[in-house]
Amino acid sequence: MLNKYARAFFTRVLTPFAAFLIRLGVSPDAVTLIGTAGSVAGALVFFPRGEFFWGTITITLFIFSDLVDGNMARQLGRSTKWGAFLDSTLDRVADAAIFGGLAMWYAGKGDNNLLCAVAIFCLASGLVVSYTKARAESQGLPCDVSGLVERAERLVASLVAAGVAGLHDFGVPYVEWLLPVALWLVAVGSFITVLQRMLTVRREAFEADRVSAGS
Ligand SMILES: CCCCCCCC/C=C\CCCCCCCC(=O)OC[C@H](COP(=O)(O)O[C@@H]1[C@H](O)[C@H](OP(=O)(O)O)[C@@H](O)[C@H](O)[C@H]1O)OC(=O)CCCCCCC/C=C\CCCCCCCC
Ligand SMILES: Nc1ccn([C@@H]2O[C@H](COP(=O)(O)O)[C@@H](O)[C@H]2O)c(=O)n1
Ligand SMILES: [Mg+2]
Ligand SMILES: [Mg+2]
Repeated sequence: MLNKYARAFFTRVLTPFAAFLIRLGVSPDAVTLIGTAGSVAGALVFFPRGEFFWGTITITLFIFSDLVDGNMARQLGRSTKWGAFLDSTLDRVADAAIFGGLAMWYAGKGDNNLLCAVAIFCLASGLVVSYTKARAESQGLPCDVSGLVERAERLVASLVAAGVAGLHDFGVPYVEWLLPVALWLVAVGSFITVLQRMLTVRREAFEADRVSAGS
């Protein structure tokens, strides 16, 4: 849903910045790589220590590179297959670091095995959500459904919750419960999304097999 409705807005907002980077001679691939490195560093340095506010600020600063790199490629008229592969592959790396960092917190000082498991489930199910589409597309099937919780929803829910929960360190009361709630919602939503995509691809695969058997 966010991908559908928020993307146009962010494209408008980020286009001048993307144009500025192009004028500086920065390439889309460099933006993809630096954005991922910054997101991974923010997640793995701050989240395992329970520093959710600063972790979220750092990740947010870098993760918008995922909207800037494609924007630059389109402005340059150079949207490449390699760029698409690099972008999608490194998305998975950043996502793994974010939920991995949260799992490390709960496995350590956060001391909550159940929430550690939920964070790991978010990590794994998010990867499976993306894999369903990638594998279907590699077989020529469109996987023509977005599903309840795409990457943008997973990130916005988790990062907004982590950022606000992090305000607990600055004395704001009753905000720390937001992160567990968001993780549970992302876990359930991702599970539903996997089912939605699998059922869609199953229908598309049967239809494609039926057509090729008839021809
Ligand atoms: C009091 C202050 C507390 C601190 C608060 C901190 C606030 C900051 C919090 C959050 C900001 C989160 C920003 C997250 C931005 C995410 C942007 C992003 O990366 O979107 C990526 C997404 C998809 O891009 P791609 O096409 O490149 O990726 C594809 C996708 O990954 C597919 O995955 P799948 O969906 O299948 O799982 C793959 O299949 C495919 O391979 C891959 O190519 O881009 C979008 O969806 C575009 C829309 C982005 C919308 C971002 C909205 C951010 C909005 C608001 C944040 C508002 C924060 C307000 C905080 C207020 C707190 C009080
Ligand atoms: N280094 C890159 C990154 C992206 N692309 C192209 O942009 C598309 C993704 O657009 P986003 O707005 O989601 O970033 C991707 O499919 C590529 O076509 C690129 O060429 N090089
Ligand atoms: Mg991108
Ligand atoms: Mg991306």
